[in-house]
Formats: sequence, C-alpha cells, structure tokens
Amino acid sequence: MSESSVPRASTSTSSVITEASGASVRTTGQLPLIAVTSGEPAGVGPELCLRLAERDWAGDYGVRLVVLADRDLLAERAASTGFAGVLRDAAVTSGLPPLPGVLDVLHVPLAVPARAGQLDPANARYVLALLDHALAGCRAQSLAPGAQPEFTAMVTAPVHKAVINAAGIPFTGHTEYLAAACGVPRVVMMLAGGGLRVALATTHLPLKDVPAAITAASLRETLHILHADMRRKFGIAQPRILVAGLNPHAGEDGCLGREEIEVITPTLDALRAEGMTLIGPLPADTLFTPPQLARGDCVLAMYHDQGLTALKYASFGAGINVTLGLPVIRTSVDHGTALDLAGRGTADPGSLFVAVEQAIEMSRRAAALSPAAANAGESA
Ligand SMILES: NC(=O)c1ccc[n+]([C@@H]2O[C@H](COP(=O)([O-])OP(=O)(O)OC[C@H]3O[C@@H](n4cnc5c(N)ncnc54)[C@H](O)[C@@H]3O)[C@@H](O)[C@H]2O)c1
Ligand SMILES: N[C@H](C(=O)O)[C@H](O)COP(=O)(O)O
Repeated sequence: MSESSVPRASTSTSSVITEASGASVRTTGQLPLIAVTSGEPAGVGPELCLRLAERDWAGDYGVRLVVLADRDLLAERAASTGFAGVLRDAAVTSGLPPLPGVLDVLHVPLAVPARAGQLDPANARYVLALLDHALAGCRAQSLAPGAQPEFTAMVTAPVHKAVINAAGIPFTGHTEYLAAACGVPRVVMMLAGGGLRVALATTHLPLKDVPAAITAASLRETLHILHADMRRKFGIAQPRILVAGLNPHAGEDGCLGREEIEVITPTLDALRAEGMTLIGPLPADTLFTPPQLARGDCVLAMYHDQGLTALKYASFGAGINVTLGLPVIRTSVDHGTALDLAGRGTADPGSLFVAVEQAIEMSRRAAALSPAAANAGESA
C-alpha cells in the first residue's frame, strides 16, 4: 500500500498539464479554485488555514485557494498567532493574481464573536454555512451538466460535533452531513496516511449499533463505492481490498460471533464473482501488520476505531480524510478541533497541507476523466 504524491504542475504556460494524462485542469484564463472551510471557530481550524499562505499554490501547484471564514475571526487569529502574511477579501480581489503570502478569504459572518478554545453553540449555524457555501460552489457542474463549478474541490478544517448538537442540530460529521446535502444514501469515509488507506463500513455510530448496521446490502454498497473510488480518485485500476472481520479473530469459526459466516463472507464471495479482488474477512488484530498490508491497496474496517486507531497511530498529523461516493471532491484533516491548542499558533498544519494536495491530485484525475478531457483527447 503506498501513497502517491501530487504531481507538480507545469507553470510555464496558461494551462496546467497533469503528468498522468496531459489533460488540462485549468478553466480558460483561470486557475482551478479550491475552497477551504475553516471549521469550528473556537478550534485550530482558522489558524491552520492562515498557514496555507506559506506556500505558493499557484506557482507550485497550479491552483488557487480561497478560505471560507469570518474575516474578523481570521484577523484576530492572525494577530494572536503572529501571522506574517496578508489577508485579502476574495469578493473584491477575485480578478487579481494569487500571490504567496497572501490568503484570499471569502467572508462568511460569525453569529457571535468566537474565542479560541471556548465553544459557543451560537456559532453552530456559521460552521454549517461554511460547508453549505463550499458544497454549493462545488456542485454547479453536477447539478447542471456543462455549467462550470465555482470550486473544483472542498477541503474541510475540523468541526466540533457536540457543539453543533448542543445548538439543537443533529450532526454526526461532515461525511454524513455532506451525503445528506447531496441526497446520496451512502458514502464511505476513508482516511489515508503513513502508507495506509483505511475505509470504514460504519462511521459515527455507537459501538452497540455497529453489528446491526453491517448487513449484506450495506456492505455490498460500501464495497462498490470503495472499489469505484479507488479507481476514480486514487487511480488504481484493479484495487485489492483487505476486509476486516467484525469479531475477535474474525469470529473464530463462529465461536466468537457469527457475522463473518452469515453476512461478511457470503457478501465478499458474491462480489468476487463480480470481479472484485477482496481478501478476507481477516482478523483485525493482525490485519495492520506489514505482511498483510502488503497484500492490498486499502483496508475496509468494520467500525471507526477498528480502522482509525491503526491509521492515526501510523500517521496522525500527516494523514487525510476523504469522502468516497460523493458527487464532489472533499478531503479533510485527520485531526479534530484541538481546543487545547487553539489561538496559540502551535498546532501542526501538516494534515491540512496534505488534504489540499490530495484534493488537487483528485481534481486533476477527475479532469482527466471528464467528458471534456475525453473530447479533447479525441480531437488531438
Ligand atoms: N475532520 C474533522 O472535522 C474532525 C476530525 C476528528 C475529530 N473531530 C472533532 O474534533 C473534536 C475534538 O476531538 P478530539 O479531542 O477527539 O481530537 P483532536 O484531534 O481535536 O485532539 C486530540 C489530540 O490531538 C492534538 N491535536 C489535534 N490536532 C492537532 C494539530 N493540528 N497539531 C497538534 N496537535 C493536534 C490535540 O491537542 C489533542 O491532544 C470532536 O468534536 C471530534 O468529533 C473533527
Ligand atoms: N472520523 C473522523 C476522524 O476520526 O478523523 C472525524 O470524526 C471526521 O469525520 P467527518 O469528516 O465526517 O467530519
């Protein structure tokens, strides 16, 4: 299992050529625009977004970024964390070239001023407004074929689930929120880092509800999405998927649970007959060992902490989260709001940088697969 790095774009001409395909991902006269939502205003998200100004995204990657946030919040975090760059209002400077050290900010107003480290349910709707705005900008094309989306991808800084619920809004995570907003009945959460890719058969669910949620139908849908997006988003033509069992020792022939015998194995057999390369169900305790991992391109874990404990041990702070099965590209950081660090400027921006890089790489791959790219290839 290996991670691919983002191919650097050529900067010498007016269009960006992907190394993989030669497809142009730049719309006429403009760089692709990626939206970065700054997340929970009391957390580290806003200050991590400021750190994005440290890179030359246009020159080195052939994209421009816009951070969705309250402009006063960013200015306050810029002051408290010693930000050396310039904040620029995207609404009035959209025609200006992107510059290193300059962060374009799309202003979305807070409901009430936010203090670092202090959650306030009054700002829950603000957090969701950031997501709604980014999603709407990514969706133009999927809603109206031929229309140009405003954003080629969205990258999300962390939100705090409990404070959104405290505001009376049921919310379990970006993954479920974006799926519902797109009207997609099932998506798949995958985290990647440290040479691992780990997808989840169930996401933000109390542990007691996990066994009932793993049905033949849900597992089949999850594996179809995972298989398709390993091809589409990661460029792996025939993905090999390592599937974990649910129970200790994958059920030990039914002595330690029957889900493997009654649900998981028959589902895998049926999908193998469709042509998928599936290995398992494997005992989860030894699945995350190098010899087992070498047999596959990704892991499907049955529940959140079965998969993410190993993933975060291997790569916390340098991994990413991606939602598979959405009609838009969405990546995210591998960490939460880190309220204990907020406002100090000491939080590690590594995961956010990788999340942006992965969104760029997925955007290029999507552009290469688009009908426009295919037509351009035919006429060439
Ligand atoms: N992508 C997301 O939106 C996302 C991801 C994970 C957790 N969360 C949410 O974040 C909230 C807090 O979760 P948690 O406390 O379990 O996890 P957390 O990741 O916020 O914090 C866990 C530990 O990691 C440290 N940490 C986190 N990010 C760091 C960074 N960038 N640099 C250095 N250290 C960092 C924190 O200081 C803390 O010690 C919860 O509401 C959770 O649901 C959101
Ligand atoms: N499960 C994720 C993690 O542990 O990193 C996190 O809660 C974020 O999930 P969403 O992307 O659905 O918000």
